[in-house]
Amino acid sequence: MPSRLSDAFRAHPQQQLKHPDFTSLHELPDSYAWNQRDDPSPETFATESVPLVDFNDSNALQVIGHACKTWGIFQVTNHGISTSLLDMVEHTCRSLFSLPVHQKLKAARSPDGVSGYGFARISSFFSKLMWSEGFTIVGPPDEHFCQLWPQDFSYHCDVIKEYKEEMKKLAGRLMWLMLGSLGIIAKEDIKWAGPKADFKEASAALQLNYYPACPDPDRAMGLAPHTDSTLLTILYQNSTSGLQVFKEGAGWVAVPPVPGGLVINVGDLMHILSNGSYQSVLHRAMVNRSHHRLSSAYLYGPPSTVEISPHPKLVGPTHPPLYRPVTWNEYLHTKAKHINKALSSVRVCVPLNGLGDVNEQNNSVTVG
Ligand SMILES: C=C1C[C@]23C[C@H]1CC[C@H]2[C@@]12CCC[C@@](C)(C(=O)O1)[C@H]2[C@@H]3C(=O)O
Ligand SMILES: O=C(O)CCC(=O)C(=O)O
Ligand SMILES: [Fe+2]
Repeated sequence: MPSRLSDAFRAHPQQQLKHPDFTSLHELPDSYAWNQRDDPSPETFATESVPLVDFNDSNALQVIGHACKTWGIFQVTNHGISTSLLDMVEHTCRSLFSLPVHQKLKAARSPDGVSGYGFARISSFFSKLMWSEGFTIVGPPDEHFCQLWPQDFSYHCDVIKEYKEEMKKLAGRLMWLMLGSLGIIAKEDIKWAGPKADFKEASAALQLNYYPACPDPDRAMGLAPHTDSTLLTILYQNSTSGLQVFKEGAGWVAVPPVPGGLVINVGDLMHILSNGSYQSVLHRAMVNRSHHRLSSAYLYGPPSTVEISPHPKLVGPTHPPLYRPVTWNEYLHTKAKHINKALSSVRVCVPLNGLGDVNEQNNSVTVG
């Protein structure tokens, strides 16, 4: 088993598909036309909205706990990440995706690699193509950025490095808030958090997403329904809406951009760690006729060789562990093979209520 996140997909090389120049397309090619009837549920008119948490609010811990249990996602404001840094990241994304196709392809993700330009990893599970471009960054961005911007790559590298550092600190704070709500409060409760309890050894990937304006948005799909394999994900979206989450009983619910806000979602590893108390959330990105959309997802997890299992504080005679221990690398391997079955494949015990995992039921793989 490879020990670094960047080696996670060595055993599952992915054929690299080539994007067209989106700006030259005035009609949706058939290969991009999704049959919406295969969606997990018909679009409903949602009356509920994703919880919004103010970090300065004294209730933040309770609101976060409740949001993780009932939604698996929430938005935060007053999170301490400056607007100017978010603006700089947005500018770097814009500059990257507006480079000519041949230039972006110089930094194409290699078939067995994790970093670089290309389609999202999950695209190989779907028969239709997604109306988006992605750039994945694991480790320092220098090598790829040097290929993209031979002149001013160091500016963009600095932006991304600072962003990753700030995201790491915020993710550590979020970890203690999310775990705190479950009664996991002592430093010793999570050994891999390290002596300063700052999760210094955590691993992460940064996924930059670009969704060009689309001539036929109702039939296109920006990013297909998926859960993140992470502990948690911090998503920044620009002012164009598009993110939707699936909520049992409500259907697909839009997550509208909140000025200065960040979206936090529960990933599969947190689902496991919380022994199913916190649900990893199924989400997707839709596209827009007149506006392009940018997002950046900070995908946060444990050091890649640390085993994550239901926390001992959450298991007992009446609460058996529902999942076996798994490292992030092993989990990514499993997910690369069976996108929607990864969580159930590490399950050891059927929950008392007999319900399956949300992503197992809803993640339709055959489309079009
Ligand atoms: C560390 C990660 C997490 C990855 C794989 C690898 C690098 C890129 C991440 C994403 C980003 C886009 C959605 C996703 C589903 C995808 O296709 O690539 C994510 C996936 C996961 O969360 O499983
Ligand atoms: O663009 C979005 O809103 C969603 C992105 C996402 O889900 C991801 O990168 O994992
Ligand atoms: Fe995601």
